[in-house]
Amino acid sequence: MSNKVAVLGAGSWGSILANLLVGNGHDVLLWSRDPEQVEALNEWHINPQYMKDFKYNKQLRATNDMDEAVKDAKYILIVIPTKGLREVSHNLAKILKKRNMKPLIIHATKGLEQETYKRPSQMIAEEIPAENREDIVVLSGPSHAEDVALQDMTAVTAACENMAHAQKAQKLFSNSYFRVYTNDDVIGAEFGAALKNIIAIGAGALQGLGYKDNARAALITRGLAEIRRLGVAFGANPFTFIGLSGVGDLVVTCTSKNSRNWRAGFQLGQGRQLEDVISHMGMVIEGVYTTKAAYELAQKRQVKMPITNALYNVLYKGENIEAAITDLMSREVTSELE
Ligand SMILES: NC(=O)C1=CN([C@@H]2O[C@H](COP(=O)(O)OP(=O)(O)OC[C@H]3O[C@@H](n4cnc5c(N)ncnc54)[C@H](OP(=O)(O)O)[C@@H]3O)[C@@H](O)[C@H]2O)C=CC1
Ligand SMILES: O=C(CO)COP(=O)(O)O
Repeated sequence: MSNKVAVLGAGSWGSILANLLVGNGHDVLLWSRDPEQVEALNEWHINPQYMKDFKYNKQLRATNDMDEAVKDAKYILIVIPTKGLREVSHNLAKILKKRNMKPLIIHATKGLEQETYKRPSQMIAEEIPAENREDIVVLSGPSHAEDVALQDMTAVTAACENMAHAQKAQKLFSNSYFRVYTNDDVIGAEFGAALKNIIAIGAGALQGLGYKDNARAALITRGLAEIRRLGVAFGANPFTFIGLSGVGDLVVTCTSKNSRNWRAGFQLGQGRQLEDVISHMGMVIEGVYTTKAAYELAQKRQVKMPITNALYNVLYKGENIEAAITDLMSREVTSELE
């Protein structure tokens, strides 16, 4: 069955997910704030800024007008970086109220809000009143836009407390190369998604410094341990972290050059300055901001996150990466299961 879907955010991930939904037979309108992107997508089926070499499905239509995008949409997919999510949700709320709409909102944002440490679904819920949304579903998991664009085999999670709503998102996105599982643990899915980006920066940095496979495996495994600790402290199901939005996403971002976070870490490991890395990436590096939010949150909750602490010191206190690694390795030895 064809559904009207509004996709808000035409960056790397939003535009590729919109393209996937068109391929699934849905009536999709992609919203971007950038008129040049809209023109290029509608006229030439390319996105001049993101996924530049990709040719989009000719059926994909884009608009600058959020009201037009959202009109009559049964589903609204938000794919905006954490920094802009509240603003976009706020603007969306006004349209939903004016139009008296109650769509299912799905988001694919991976991060935590600066200062408030809110998860994306909490930010959306605060901006969009319950009477204007059926529910909020989290779409998360190991899914680089570059691979999905090639229709490479991908499996992700649709998380929502209400399983019927998670199943709606599952049906909307699933196809022969994109397999969607459901999970009722929104907290775990969102913590896994946000925190893996921190560890991916660390994995890139290790490679940039010349460390080998053992080091990467140690980082992924101990990174997962601290992601789980923080998530569980906030009520997540520990098993979620051995699923797609946990270990799955951690593996893909810690081992792939497609990961923006890994690439940022790699460049830092090779001696580049953070500001330089950010200004040349041309896409969001969520882990840089999530490192600060997670560090502060862990301090507040007294949760041990040594790798996050080390990366915070490197990114925000200017500590030398080798010195941070030495500090990590010379901590008092402890039990793996602590
Ligand atoms: N790329 C990927 O493979 C994946 C990304 N994600 C997550 O999806 C989210 C988006 O990532 P991604 O698409 O890669 O990011 P990009 O940097 O590629 O694109 C971001 C998009 O969001 C738009 N945007 C940013 N802030 C605002 C705002 N305040 N108002 C309106 N539009 C805004 C940008 O518009 P403009 O161009 O005008 O700045 C751009 O279209 C992130 O949380 C990321 O972690 C999740 C899974 C996979
Ligand atoms: O979340 C992602 C893949 O699952 C994308 O990660 P990056 O933002 O590091 O590219």
